[in-house]
Amino acid sequence: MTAQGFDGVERRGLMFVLSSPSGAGKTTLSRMLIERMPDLKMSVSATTRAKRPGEVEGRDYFFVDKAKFEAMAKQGELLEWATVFDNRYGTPRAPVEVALAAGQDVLFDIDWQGTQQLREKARADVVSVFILPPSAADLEKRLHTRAQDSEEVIRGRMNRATHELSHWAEYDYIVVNQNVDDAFAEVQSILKAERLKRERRTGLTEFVRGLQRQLEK
Ligand SMILES: Nc1nc2c(ncn2[C@@H]2O[C@H](COP(=O)(O)OP(=O)(O)O)[C@@H](O)[C@H]2O)c(=O)[nH]1
Ligand SMILES: Nc1ncnc2c1ncn2[C@@H]1O[C@H](COP(=O)(O)OP(=O)(O)O)[C@@H](O)[C@H]1O
Repeated sequence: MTAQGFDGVERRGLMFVLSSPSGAGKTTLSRMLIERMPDLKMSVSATTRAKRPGEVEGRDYFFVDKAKFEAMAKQGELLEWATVFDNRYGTPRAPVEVALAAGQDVLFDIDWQGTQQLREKARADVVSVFILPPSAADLEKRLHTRAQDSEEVIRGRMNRATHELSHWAEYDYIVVNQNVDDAFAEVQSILKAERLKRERRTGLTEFVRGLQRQLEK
């Protein structure tokens, strides 16, 4: 699980988690991160929920039926899973392990239940960010402007927002997504700083030894 840092010092890969009430902007911020940050790979979840217009199999989710999901869970193919809005969501284990082993960081758009499970498995390698909407009115407006869910589904998501919100204090960082470019800059700063954490930088001892050898010459 080592990556070559931009400055040549090896480090361990990390698991970068974004959670929020539905509609607060985590899909938008995730896409921006994947486009603009090198060595970051999106974890594509499996879900039993219906595909939304514009969603792509294998890019946004792996859309599976309930039986397939149960089989994946039973065979240990999922790193974590949870039930959200009556649907099942889970993280396929293999791609995460492959990415980390290849020295990449992995980005997760998962809920608080999944975040808890990842934390239990690998606390030191999990960095979690909770995204807050600026107001309830903004949240509702965003769910409507996304225009991909029925009125009934939107009501369900708004009702669930209170519950989802109650888990904010379990996260390492909190970002209010008012202006999307500002929120992106904040999330990007968190990732950049976490990549520099001493504990992750497994190559530091060797790097500093090299410096010392040069100084002794
Ligand atoms: N635990 C867990 N939660 C997931 C996973 N994939 C998606 N979710 C969460 O399920 C919730 C619903 O996702 P979705 O139906 O795409 O709606 P969204 O909230 O509008 O993006 C969100 O809170 C996601 O973060 C997963 O693999 N595991
Ligand atoms: N800062 C923002 N200001 C206004 N609209 C936003 C902002 N961030 C995201 N959106 C819009 O809000 C809707 C919901 O965002 P999305 O990223 O799908 O949220 P989530 O993945 O958390 O459910 C989308 O239509 C998105 O374009």
